[in-house]
Amino acid sequence: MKLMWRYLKNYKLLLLLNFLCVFGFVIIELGLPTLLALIIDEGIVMNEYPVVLYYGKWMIALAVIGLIGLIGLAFAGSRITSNIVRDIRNDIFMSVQSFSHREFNQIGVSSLVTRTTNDAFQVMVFLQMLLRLGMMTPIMFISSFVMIVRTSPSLSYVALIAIPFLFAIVWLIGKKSEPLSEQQQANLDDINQNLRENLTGLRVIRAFVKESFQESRFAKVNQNYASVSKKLFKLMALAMPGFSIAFNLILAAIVWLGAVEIQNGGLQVGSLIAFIEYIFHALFSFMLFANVFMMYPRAAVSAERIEEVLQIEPSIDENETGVTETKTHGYIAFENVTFAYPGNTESPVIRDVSFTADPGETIAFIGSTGSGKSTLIQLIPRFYDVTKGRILIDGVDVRDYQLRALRKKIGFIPQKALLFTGTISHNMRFGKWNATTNEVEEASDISQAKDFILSKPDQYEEYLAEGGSNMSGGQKQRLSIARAIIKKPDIYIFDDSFSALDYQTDARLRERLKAETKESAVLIVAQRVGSIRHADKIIVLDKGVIVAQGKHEELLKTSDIYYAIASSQLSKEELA
Ligand SMILES: Nc1ncnc2c1ncn2[C@@H]1O[C@H](COP(=O)(O)OP(=O)(O)OP(=O)(O)O)[C@@H](O)[C@H]1O
Repeated sequence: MKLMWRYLKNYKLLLLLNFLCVFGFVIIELGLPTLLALIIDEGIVMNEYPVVLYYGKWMIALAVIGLIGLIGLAFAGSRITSNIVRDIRNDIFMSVQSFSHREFNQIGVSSLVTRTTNDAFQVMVFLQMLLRLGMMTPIMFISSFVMIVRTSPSLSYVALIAIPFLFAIVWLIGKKSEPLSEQQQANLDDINQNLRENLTGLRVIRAFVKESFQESRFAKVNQNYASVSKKLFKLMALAMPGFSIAFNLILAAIVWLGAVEIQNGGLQVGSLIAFIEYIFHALFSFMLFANVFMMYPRAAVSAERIEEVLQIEPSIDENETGVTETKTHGYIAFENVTFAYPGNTESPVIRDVSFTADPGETIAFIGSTGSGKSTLIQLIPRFYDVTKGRILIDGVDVRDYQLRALRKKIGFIPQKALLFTGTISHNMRFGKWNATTNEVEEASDISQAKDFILSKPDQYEEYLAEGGSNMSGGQKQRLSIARAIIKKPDIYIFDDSFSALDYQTDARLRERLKAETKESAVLIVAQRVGSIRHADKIIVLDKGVIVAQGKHEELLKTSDIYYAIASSQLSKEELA
């Protein structure tokens, strides 16, 4: 509720309009039976036609005003709720933008999607009900009750007896539904995760003929969701028979006791009709309020899940007041860097690593899979922070930079080339929005992407499908390299970014890069010795520790691990 109130506060004027419309509507709804009673008792029973006409006109006027109130209510309510759900989604999105890998691991990508879509939707549905019924029904209920007591105090105790019973039903259902709602949203996360994995891994699933296995896995999580939903809906549905029994008993009692009172001369027919109308309003508004109340636990669970995302403090802070400018460019120094993944602090995956890289230098990292190469380079743009030691860029600790300024210095080419939906030029300009056509073409030329781009029907305006799925692996890699080149960064980080290129393209690309990166430091993670043999320094990693470093020729003689990797890839002549 705190979350909803925080957002509701931003729409005070619309809320006031909503409240006035609700209030007006209630007054009118309850005014109509009073006028009806007057028409019957003072007009029809007394045979006074002008009285009937007089009150009749008032009834029409009130009905029109009530209609205007309803329209105002729809306008204010829908504006508030759709704006709030938009604000919530924007805020989640902004929060997530500042998350480091650690926070993504904590919540999970699928759950973040559910929270932004379904949970926000649940909150919207509840707010819609709250603004309409949640405001209207208590006013209606209390006003109806006042009218009930005013019309016939002797009959009003019938309603009084029924109310505790009705409250008990609502409270019980609300209490029971909360854990079920929690479970339901968690199950929705599972469905989302399953679906996501299935869609992204469709080719692997087909290649391994595991469709039926995946289907049964999906059917299971889907069934879990269905079972919990069934329990929840059954619980909600149970309220209806309870209310219905109570309503009918109350009405029967009133008609019977009212008839006795009319016979005794204590009540007029018109008043009994108005009384029944009031009691109907009171009970009906109670039932509608009960619906809002029963929806609350569900919305509260969703609001809590949204709040959890909004309240997460990113472990990597933006450091808005940090360093933005440096005198030098392209200097890197790792000083005794140790790093352990969150939750795994006892076993660091990087241990006491120190090295330097200067502008114009190419430093390559090689080692068996899992030796920590990718982890090591991810520490530079602060995807994670070091556990011990420090990393200096141009003499400044990366943690002392304004985060944006630090990342502006770096051209990062990830292991898995990721492109965005849009044109090729749009994807390349991700590196520099205001890049000129010449710059785009030059970057594509250096990255060896130009030829294949020009062979596409729309060339630089060729449209890329989601994740660049209509490009080959090598084409994606070259585009993601071009995206970094266009940025002209001080530091290039290639995380195994040449793996999908053929040897010739790899060689041509490295040649062009050499000229392009004369004033930048270049870090390359590679599995292929051929891609790094010309590096100024090759660092051999094993279980997170530097076990050897030097040039290709030196390492062949001094490092057994390097020799073993090289001999598995190079010919005897190349090794000699
Ligand atoms: N997000 C993570 N959380 C926890 N442990 C991780 C995470 N990512 C990687 N690791 C672990 O850290 C170690 C180093 O992984 P890393 O990806 O850096 O190795 P790598 O040398 O780049 O491997 P490869 O050559 O296969 O890409 C591995 O043991 C891996 O299991």
